[in-house]
Parts: sequence; structure tokens; C-alpha cells
Amino acid sequence: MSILEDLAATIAERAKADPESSWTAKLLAKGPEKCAEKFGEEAIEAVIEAVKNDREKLTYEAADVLYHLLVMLESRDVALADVLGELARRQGMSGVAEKASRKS
Ligand SMILES: N=c1c2ncn([C@@H]3O[C@H](COP(=O)(O)OP(=O)(O)OP(=O)(O)O)[C@@H](O)[C@H]3O)c2ncn1[C@@H]1O[C@H](COP(=O)(O)O)[C@@H](O)[C@H]1O
Repeated sequence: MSILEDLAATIAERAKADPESSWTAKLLAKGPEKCAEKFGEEAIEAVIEAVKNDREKLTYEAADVLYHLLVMLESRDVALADVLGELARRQGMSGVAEKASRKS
């Protein structure tokens, strides 16, 4: 199992945990809209570090983005396996060809 798959499994487990002892449980208890908002905030923080070209902070913020993406997916019952499946489907297809295929 990859670290992302491990983390997604931990997040799914924490959905039933006590919000007092788990950040994930606390965030999920606030609902999908709050999870989406938090993901957006973390993404903006990563954007800021990318623009500033601070590679150390960008690495830290990118980890936050991935964690909060997984929490957002869990909040809407979207499996990481389905996201990875979509990426696998795109493998070998250039981004230009993929965009053209969506227009037709
Ligand atoms: N990867 C993470 C992870 N990344 C970030 N965070 C938390 O996300 C929170 C939000 O980050 P912020 O920088 O916005 O923190 P903040 O300023 O306190 O938040 P605000 O009050 O401003 O909303 C912080 O409290 C971080 O600790 C994470 N919390 C948990 N995990 C993973 O999830 C697992 C389960 O964690 P729990 O659910 O807490 O048991 C952990 O073992 C980790 O593997």
C-alpha cells in the first residue's frame, strides 16, 4: 500500500473516532463544506509558497494539501482508488489529446 492509500484508510477509520482526540474526526464532523473550505485554504497556502519559490515550505504545504484533499474526498464518499483509477486511465494520453477528447 502506498503512503497515500495508508493515509486514506486512516482517515476513513477516523471518521468514526472521537472529535476530541482526532483532528480528522473533528474536521469531518463539521461537514463536507468545511472540509472543502479547508482544502481550499491549504491549496492557497501552497500556491503562496510556490510563487515565493520557498521549496521547503512548499513541501510542507503540499503535504497539508494532500491530507486535506483526502479528507475532502472522504467527506463526499469518493474513494482514492477511483481518483487513482482516473489518473491511470489518463496515462499515456497527452493533456492536449485529453482536453480535445472532452470537447467532442
Ligand atoms: N497528515 C495529517 C495532517 N496534516 C495536517 N494536519 C492537521 O491539520 C490541521 C490544520 O492545519 P492548520 O495549519 O490550518 O492548523 P490550524 O492553524 O490549527 O487550523 P485553524 O485553527 O486555522 O483552522 C492542523 O491541526 C494539523 O495538525 C493533519 N492531521 C492529521 N494528519 C494525518 O492523519 C492521521 C490521523 O490524525 P488524527 O485524525 O488527528 O488522529 C495522522 O496520523 C496523520 O497521518
